[in-house]
Amino acid sequence: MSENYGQRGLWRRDRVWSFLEPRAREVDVSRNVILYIEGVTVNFDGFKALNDLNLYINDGELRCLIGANGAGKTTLMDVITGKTQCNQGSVYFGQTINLLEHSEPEIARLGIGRKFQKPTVFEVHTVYENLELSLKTYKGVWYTLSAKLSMEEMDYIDEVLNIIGLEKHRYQVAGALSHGEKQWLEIGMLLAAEPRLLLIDEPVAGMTPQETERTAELLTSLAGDHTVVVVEHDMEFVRSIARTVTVLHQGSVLAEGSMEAIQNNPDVIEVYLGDQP
Ligand SMILES: Nc1ncnc2c1ncn2[C@@H]1O[C@H](COP(=O)(O)OP(=O)(O)OP(=O)(O)O)[C@@H](O)[C@H]1O
Repeated sequence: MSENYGQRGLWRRDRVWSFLEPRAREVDVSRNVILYIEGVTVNFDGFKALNDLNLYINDGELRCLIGANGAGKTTLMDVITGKTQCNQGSVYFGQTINLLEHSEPEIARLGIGRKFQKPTVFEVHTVYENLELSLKTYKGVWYTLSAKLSMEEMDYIDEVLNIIGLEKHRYQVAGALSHGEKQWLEIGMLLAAEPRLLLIDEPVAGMTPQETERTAELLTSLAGDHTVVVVEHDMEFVRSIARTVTVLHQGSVLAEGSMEAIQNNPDVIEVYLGDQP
């Protein structure tokens, strides 16, 4: 029996066994598109929350999704993450992964992380412990119960702390962080799972102007290595980060393009931007 499977090796607490590792599949982005949403309709008792919606997200881009209340933004996120089933259409992660065949936890494991508007950090744990817990949760239940972090994983948490700008707060309990810091910590917790695609719902709601600015920097810095889709109502914030903006209206894409093109689009002005600052 090799050392790997010998009794002594089996109980090494710093070792993650290949059979316990999450089975992340390679995402085929050879055509530079990471998310294909085609002809998607979601029918709630006769009401179409999504109506033959088509949307393509490029690998590594930062896309902003805007639209009035009820336009279908949350329903779209729910379909992508497997929370809501669609009645028609297809949703592919890269060229080959049919997301409609996967459950919510499987989709998370495939590399799609979602952050809801309200931060859900563990308030009594430190910033470091929150990141440690999310890393372990990602690795699986057995790992959560038994393993210490490897050097590599500790380095990764340090890297995440650096990305989210909370190095100085690593030993602080999360409950003592400001609202903005909690949001950044939660983004860090998503990063622990090394996602390819991040779906982020209203990240700057309730933030101070300084926190909003820092969040813009953070999300911009994540794009490239990750693909980031942000749902946001704060148009000033959207202006500050967006390269491409998609406007949803009544469950379909009304317009898509640069912020400048969107702001000058008469349809968008009529149904959405007219009453925006
Ligand atoms: N489970 C459900 N059952 C029935 N109708 C629903 C359900 N979920 C959403 N809807 C309806 O579908 C439409 C789209 O809702 P959705 O939450 O996706 O919009 P949204 O763009 O995210 O709005 P907001 O900006 O207010 O969050 C709304 O009219 C909503 O009332």
